[in-house]
Amino acid sequence: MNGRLMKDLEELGGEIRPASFKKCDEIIIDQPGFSATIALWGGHLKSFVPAGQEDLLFQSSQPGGEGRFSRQHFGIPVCWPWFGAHEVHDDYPAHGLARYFRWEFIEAGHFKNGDVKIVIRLASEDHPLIEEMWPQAFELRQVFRFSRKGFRINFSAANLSDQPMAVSEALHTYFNVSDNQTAQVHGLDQVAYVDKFDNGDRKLQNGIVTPCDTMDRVYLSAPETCEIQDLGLQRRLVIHTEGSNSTILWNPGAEIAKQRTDMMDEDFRRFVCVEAGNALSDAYEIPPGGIHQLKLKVKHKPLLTE
Ligand SMILES: O=P(O)(O)OC[C@H]1O[C@@H](O)[C@H](O)[C@@H](O)[C@@H]1O
Repeated sequence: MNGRLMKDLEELGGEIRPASFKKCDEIIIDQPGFSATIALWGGHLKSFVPAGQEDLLFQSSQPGGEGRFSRQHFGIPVCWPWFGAHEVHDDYPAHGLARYFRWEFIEAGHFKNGDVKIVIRLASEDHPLIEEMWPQAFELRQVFRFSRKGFRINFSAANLSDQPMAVSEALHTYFNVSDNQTAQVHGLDQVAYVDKFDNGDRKLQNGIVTPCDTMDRVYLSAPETCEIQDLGLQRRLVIHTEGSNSTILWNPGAEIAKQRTDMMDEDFRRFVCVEAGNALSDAYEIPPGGIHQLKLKVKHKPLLTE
């Protein structure tokens, strides 16, 4: 990293710290209104803590394994360029490759209104293993925008090849909730979804989603806005997306959580994944030379109950 970038980061109250996760650096921004951590491994926004509040994002204490494709569960993994299992190679990891490589930190600064800006990048040419797994050239960027009200991610994917690029994807947000049994997801009423825990049956959402337990659902042609209401933390997390047609809700529930070696048995009680993406029939193609942007905005607000 060059000296100029380091200086720009310091001016934001930021620093780079070596982290134990994959022995890869993290960018930490510590400001009066919030603190944020970006793990360069996988380009994860790992944590966003507004002043005086709990993290908006879940952190598992299970450290995951040592191999490249092992996972620790926290923050917002980037699932790209395939969502779910790879269609041809069953030895490739589920949910693409972007979360398994080191991203490059390329910019730190401010937006005009004073919000903090951090930019990271991953290009196929950076890692021979990426080129082996995905022969079409690409460049990914994530522009993070932080303020005391919340965060935004502008994820963009450029197809640098001369062929159309078939993509399915998600910003796989692990939201931190006080209890998945009482957490509620609002905003999906009357939206059709594919129930992956029920043989991929198509169903229609009726009302709010609660409890957020043992569910693996892809809501297709989903609205741009939904929200989590957390009675225990007395807060609302308002989620707004652009360039995302699918909203994926996932929580493994007790039985699957117990079977998984990369999760603590009780982890599932403290998160709800509400993912912005394009999956199943919402998958699409980026034309040669084209760019697709997937935007996620999350604001925290108090839950006003009587
Ligand atoms: O790869 P992770 O972070 O463990 O998440 C796995 C889950 O991610 C969800 O997005 C999928 O819909 C589930 O089918 C899958 O099991």
